[in-house]
Amino acid sequence: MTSPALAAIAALPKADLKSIFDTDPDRLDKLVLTQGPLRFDWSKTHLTDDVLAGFLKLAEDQGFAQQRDALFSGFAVNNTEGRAAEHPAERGEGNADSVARAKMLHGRMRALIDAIEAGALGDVRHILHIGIGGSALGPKLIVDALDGDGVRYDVAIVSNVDGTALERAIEGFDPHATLIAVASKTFTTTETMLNAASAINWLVEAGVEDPYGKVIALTAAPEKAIEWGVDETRILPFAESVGGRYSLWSSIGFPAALALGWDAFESLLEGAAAMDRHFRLSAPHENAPLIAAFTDQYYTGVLGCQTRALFAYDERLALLPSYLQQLEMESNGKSVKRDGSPVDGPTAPITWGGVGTDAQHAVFQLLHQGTILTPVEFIASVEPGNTLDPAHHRALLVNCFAQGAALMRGKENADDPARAYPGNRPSTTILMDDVTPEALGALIAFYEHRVFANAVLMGINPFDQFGVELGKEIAKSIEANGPSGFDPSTMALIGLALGGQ
Ligand SMILES: O=P(O)(O)OC[C@H]1O[C@](O)(CO)[C@@H](O)[C@@H]1O
Repeated sequence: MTSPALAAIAALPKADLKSIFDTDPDRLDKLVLTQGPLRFDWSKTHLTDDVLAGFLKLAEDQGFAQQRDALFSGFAVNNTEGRAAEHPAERGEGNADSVARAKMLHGRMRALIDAIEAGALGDVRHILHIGIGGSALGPKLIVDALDGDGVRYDVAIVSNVDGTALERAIEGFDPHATLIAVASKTFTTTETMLNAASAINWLVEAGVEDPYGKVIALTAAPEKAIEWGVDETRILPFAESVGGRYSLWSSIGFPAALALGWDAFESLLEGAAAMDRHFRLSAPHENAPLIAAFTDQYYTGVLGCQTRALFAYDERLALLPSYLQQLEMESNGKSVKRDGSPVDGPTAPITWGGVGTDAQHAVFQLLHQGTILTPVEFIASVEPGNTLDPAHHRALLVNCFAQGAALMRGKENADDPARAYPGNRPSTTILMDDVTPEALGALIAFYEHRVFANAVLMGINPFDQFGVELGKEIAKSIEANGPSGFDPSTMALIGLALGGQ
């Protein structure tokens, strides 16, 4: 078990959701919070007054307010790498020097977009964005959610080293009218550099005279991009202190800014900045990211839930679950505290999910009647993303709300247990006014700060990711030295699949 405060919460009586509502008529006033274009409803979770009080005590014990101030002040909150975490500065919320630097770099980004629009790089109709992880998932989510593909430019975002990904992406692209954005914070990631080299070959084979002249580099390592062959005037740097999975606000967001237009990108930043101010200035008991972190700590830390499920009841947010998987699991999937000592209890759950209403026909059986308690999060929008008969959007929202009600209420059936629903299954609902750049920026910033708040409550560093290195090292070793020295299974697999290669 973890800290005394969490142990005290665990010792509280476990109330049933229905009885919580019966005994707490003011529940909606306390657990529904509207912040800008977002409405958060935690009333169908097990946060009672006592549980909330316990977590507010834990936040105080963990120095939440001080650590939050350190984040916004640009202190080295990423203690194992001796770095700040300055994604808030990208949207104007941080220390003055970092904000000024971010504004200058955004100025370069906008100037390059204006130059492209003016024809400086020739005829550009397609954008081929090459990156992986935080250098791809953010731009992909933004372009998809805000419908940036095909309106002004065709956008393809390629991440997998599997050549099929790149081959499919460039199908139908005119190499003479394609701009290649190589997105890599380090400008060394194997998959990205191999895809980028193949994209250059594609241009060369098509007779493009100056292939490197068609390349933009989005990176925190400009010197490496110059070494690779990108002209300095087409490099869009961003700060080393902006983490990969927190970087869509920086030049990594270039394809979104180009495809959607600068005004839309600025609205995205402004929406996130408003959520930054909410997080930085709100008292703990009315602080949306912190309250959400309390629910995460309750289900994972107190009840031992090993996963959390998130369903976007809006096709425009279909990529949100996969974006949040990296943000949450690469940030808090840790086993040691900030000082290197072992954690006291569970840290990040497995984030998974999908899009509604599809998920109702795939995974909701387990969520309603399975043996694994899984806290569910619904995200929906009041405004539809289409102009079809309103019956579509009505059905979408009615189903979203019905699922939350059913999870909570359950259904008794003494005569036929197979048709009984245990109920008392928690859910959170986040309702957006609409899926606009401002609302999407606010939503993503909410999740970033929720991750940070969880890390503070658990005493861990959410900004490093040493766990991704060993696999890469072994892959490089196999590439360089062949299969020798590994376990029999690995050596057999390499031999079978790669033969003598
Ligand atoms: O942007 P880069 O340096 O190519 O890294 C890509 C991704 O690889 C990781 O370093 C490890 O998965 C992520 O944190 C990062 O977003």
